[in-house]
Amino acid sequence: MSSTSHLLTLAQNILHNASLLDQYHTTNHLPSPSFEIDGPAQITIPPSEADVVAAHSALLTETRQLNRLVAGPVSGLVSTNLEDVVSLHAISRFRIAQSFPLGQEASFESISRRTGLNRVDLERVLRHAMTSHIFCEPRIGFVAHTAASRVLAENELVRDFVGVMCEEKFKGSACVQAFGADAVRRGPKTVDALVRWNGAKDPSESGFSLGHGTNNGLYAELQAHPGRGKRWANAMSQFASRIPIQPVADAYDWVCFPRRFKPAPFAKEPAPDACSFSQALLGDSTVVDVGGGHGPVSIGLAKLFPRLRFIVQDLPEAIGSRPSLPDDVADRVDFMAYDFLVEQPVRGKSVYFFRAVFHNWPDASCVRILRNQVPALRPGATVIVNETLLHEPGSLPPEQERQRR
Ligand SMILES: C[S@@+](CC[C@H](N)C(=O)[O-])C[C@H]1O[C@@H](n2cnc3c(N)ncnc32)[C@H](O)[C@@H]1O
Repeated sequence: MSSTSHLLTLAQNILHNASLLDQYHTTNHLPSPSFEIDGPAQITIPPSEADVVAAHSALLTETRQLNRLVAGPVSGLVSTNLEDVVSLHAISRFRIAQSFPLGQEASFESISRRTGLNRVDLERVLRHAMTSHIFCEPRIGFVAHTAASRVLAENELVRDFVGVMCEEKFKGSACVQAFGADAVRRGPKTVDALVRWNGAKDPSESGFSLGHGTNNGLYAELQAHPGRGKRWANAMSQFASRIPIQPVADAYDWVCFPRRFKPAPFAKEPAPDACSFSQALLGDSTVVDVGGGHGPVSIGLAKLFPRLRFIVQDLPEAIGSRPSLPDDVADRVDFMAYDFLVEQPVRGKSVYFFRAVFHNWPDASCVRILRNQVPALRPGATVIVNETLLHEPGSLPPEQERQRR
C-alpha cells in the first residue's frame, strides 16, 4: 500500500470513528470531549456499547498513527519530547495546580509566590505545558485552569500517579535504560536543579550537571570528554543543516558589506548607518563566526558572497572534528580554536557574528562572552547576534509552539 492510500485510509477511519463517538455523546446528552475547564475529565463508555468502545480505542491508535505518518520517520524519531515530562514533573513537584482556585485567573507572579518556583522558570514550565492543554493563558501574564489542570487540582489519585510516573518510574528507568540514558537522566534532574538552585546563574547549576554527576556545565563537560564533544558538534551540524541559509543572507546587507547593515525587521530604531566608515577604514571583509561549530553559516554565506572571508571559531573538539570544506570556499573559510569565555584574540575584523550561541547560557555568561569581544572591536565593527526568539504564547499551532519551548 502506498503511503498516500495509507494516509487517506487512516483519515477516513478517523472520521468514521469520530462520528460514531460524537453521535454517542449527542444521543446520550453527554458533554463532548474538550480541553476547556468544564470538559469531561474522562471519556467513559459502558462495555455494553461495544461499537463505541471499539471506535474510541481505534481513534486513540489511529490518530497517533496519522500523526507519525504525516510527520515522517525522521521527525518521528527525533521529536521524542522529554520536556513534556519535565514540565509535568515541575507542576507536580511545585504543586502548581493546587496553588490557585478553579475558575479564577492567577498571575505568574502570584503563582511564583505561592509555589516558591521563581517566576522565569515558572513561565517556561507552564507555557510549555500549555501547549499540551495543561493550564492556559487567557490573557498575557495570567494563568487559568483547563480540563487537565483541573484534574490535577481536584483528583489526588491522578496527582499521585503523575508523581510516581515522574519521580519513581522515570528516574528509575534512567538507571537501567541503556538507550538514550543520558537524555533520559536529564529530565528528572532538571526539576531537582530548580529545587536546588531556583534561578540558576551558572551553567553548572543545571539538571544536566546533576544528571551527569558533574560540577561542569554542558560545554565544560563536553570538553572534558572529547568523544561526547565531537558527537555534540556533529549533532549541531545535523540540526544546522535543516535551517535554510537564505534568511541569514537576506537579513543583512552582505553585498554592501562591510559598509552597511539592514536594520533587523523588528528593530525600533534603524541600525546606525556604518556608511560613514569607509570600506578603506574598515580595511577587510572578514566575518568572525564565533561559536560557529563546523561552520555551516560561514560556508553557506561564502558560497553566496564571494568577496567575503570567514574565520570560524569554536572549542577545540568542534574545530578538530570538522569535515573538509567544499572546494569553492576552501580558500576563504578558516577555522581556529577559541574559547569565548576568554578575550577574543582576532582583532580588528569587520563583523563578529554569533548564531544560536546565547540561548543556552545564563544571562551573566552572555554578558561575559560579549564583553570578551570588546577589546577586539575597532570603530565601525559590527556585532551580530542571530538567535531564535520565542513567539508570543498561543500565536503558533500548539505542536510548533511546544517544539520551540
Ligand atoms: C548551538 S551551537 C551553534 C553553532 C553554529 N553557530 C550554528 O549556528 O550552527 C553552539 C556552539 O557554541 C559552541 N561553544 C560552546 N561553548 C563555547 C566556548 N566556550 N567557546 C567557543 N564556542 C563554544 C559549541 O561548541 C557549539 O558549536
